[in-house]
Amino acid sequence: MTTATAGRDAGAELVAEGGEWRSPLYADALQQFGRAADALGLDDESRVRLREPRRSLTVNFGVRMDDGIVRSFTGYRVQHTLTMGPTKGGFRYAPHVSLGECAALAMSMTWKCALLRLPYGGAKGGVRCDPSALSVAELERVTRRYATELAPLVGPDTDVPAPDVGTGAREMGWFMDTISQRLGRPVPSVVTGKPVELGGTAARHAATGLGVVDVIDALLERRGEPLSGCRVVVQGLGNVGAVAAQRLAELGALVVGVSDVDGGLARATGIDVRAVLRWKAAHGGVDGFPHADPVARDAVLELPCDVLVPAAVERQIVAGNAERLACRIVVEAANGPTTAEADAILAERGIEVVPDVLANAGGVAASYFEWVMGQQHYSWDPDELRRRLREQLRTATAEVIAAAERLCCDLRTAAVASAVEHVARAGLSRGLHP
Ligand SMILES: NC(=O)C1=CN([C@@H]2O[C@H](COP(=O)(O)OP(=O)(O)OC[C@H]3O[C@@H](n4cnc5c(N)ncnc54)[C@H](OP(=O)(O)O)[C@@H]3O)[C@@H](O)[C@H]2O)C=CC1
Ligand SMILES: O=C(O)CCC(=O)C(=O)O
Repeated sequence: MTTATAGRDAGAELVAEGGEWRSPLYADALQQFGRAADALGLDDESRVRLREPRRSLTVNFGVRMDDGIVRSFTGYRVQHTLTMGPTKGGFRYAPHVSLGECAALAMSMTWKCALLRLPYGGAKGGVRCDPSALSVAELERVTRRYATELAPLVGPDTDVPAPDVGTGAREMGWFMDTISQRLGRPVPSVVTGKPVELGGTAARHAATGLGVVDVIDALLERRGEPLSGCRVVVQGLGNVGAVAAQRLAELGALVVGVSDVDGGLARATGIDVRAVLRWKAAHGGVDGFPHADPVARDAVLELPCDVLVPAAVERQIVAGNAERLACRIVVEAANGPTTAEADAILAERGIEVVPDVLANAGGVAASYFEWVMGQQHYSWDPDELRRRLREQLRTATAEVIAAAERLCCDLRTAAVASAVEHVARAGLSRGLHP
């Protein structure tokens, strides 16, 4: 069954009181938006328009499992704003995926794209499932059914998905193939983050993690602190965390703690990140790695360090542990890792938080280049792309710091405010507001 919900012009109260988007992550997203809107003195009409996603799609579909039994899956796609161009954002496979989670993350994608001045609105999607419990053949069937259900919404000029938690180039290849089969012609630009042979760019896979490091580097440089010797903890060793941890170590930072779903590791003199990743690849997790101390998974967040990089999933830094964090700076490589309550505690404690919409924007920036290359049937040199990405993130970091000084606010409010201002202006330019 497929149900679609068209966007409304009003309805803010409905959302605030818990409309169909209700979820803790969406409540956090609304609070962040509210603070940014207040800092800007944003008009009421823009507030109403921007606090609700424009479109959402919920799909339930059956997939035959390897044992012959048909299992039902639920998937979502939410598009936050259609003002500036196609919508853009990843789709994830995880047990906690919900409409409210996708709505929050779609809003966050709008701010991320606007901050980097990419010509997109935000979107996010996903299928509620545990990908580690599915065979490759089952994952392929799930992806193809999900793509078929989303076919009316997606396209190079309408909505362009990409990888997120639990998905990668392989899933993008299946998704692109399914849409191409439906249309009877290849449509590579319907997704980004796809395999290089299908028009993907080698730069995309590492772009989010490398971008996180570019942002850390730019921030420390402005504070007059070297990255070399800086003590870092990285939570999550997936696409984003593994790349970021490796790059930080290459640049001379001491990675003093890491974790994955199975557990955590600590070593005050620095962990050999490459060796941990080799161990994880061979044993399925970091547990048992012999050259660091085992620590409880969530205790990794509380290890003494200069920079804490949550790169796993949302809502990891919460009211219950924010008091115990022993870092100076949190750099949100993951989307939504800090709850609104925890944010307030960290601010009170003088711990600086570099928000997700800036810290992990390298991924969508690389996706933009891939999309442009696809539209133009032209390929740029990966080194040139990497240079441009680095420059883009350094510029965005400087802009957010400047906005925080101008608006006398924290970096998150400054980043979202800068983005909201851009999106609200775009709406005005189209005559959408009085
Ligand atoms: N992929 C991308 O390009 C982008 C991703 N992001 C965001 O970055 C974050 C990570 O995404 P990505 O790396 O792609 O996802 P992956 O699925 O590749 O990796 C997630 C990692 O987090 C680990 N993990 C999950 N839960 C916990 C936990 N409670 N404690 C410690 N580790 C945990 C997983 O462990 P294990 O390895 O054991 O499964 C895995 O290593 C997400 O918030 C995503 O939305 C943002 C921008 C772009
Ligand atoms: O690469 C993209 O298009 C989006 C990546 C994403 O989902 C994110 O930045 O959270």
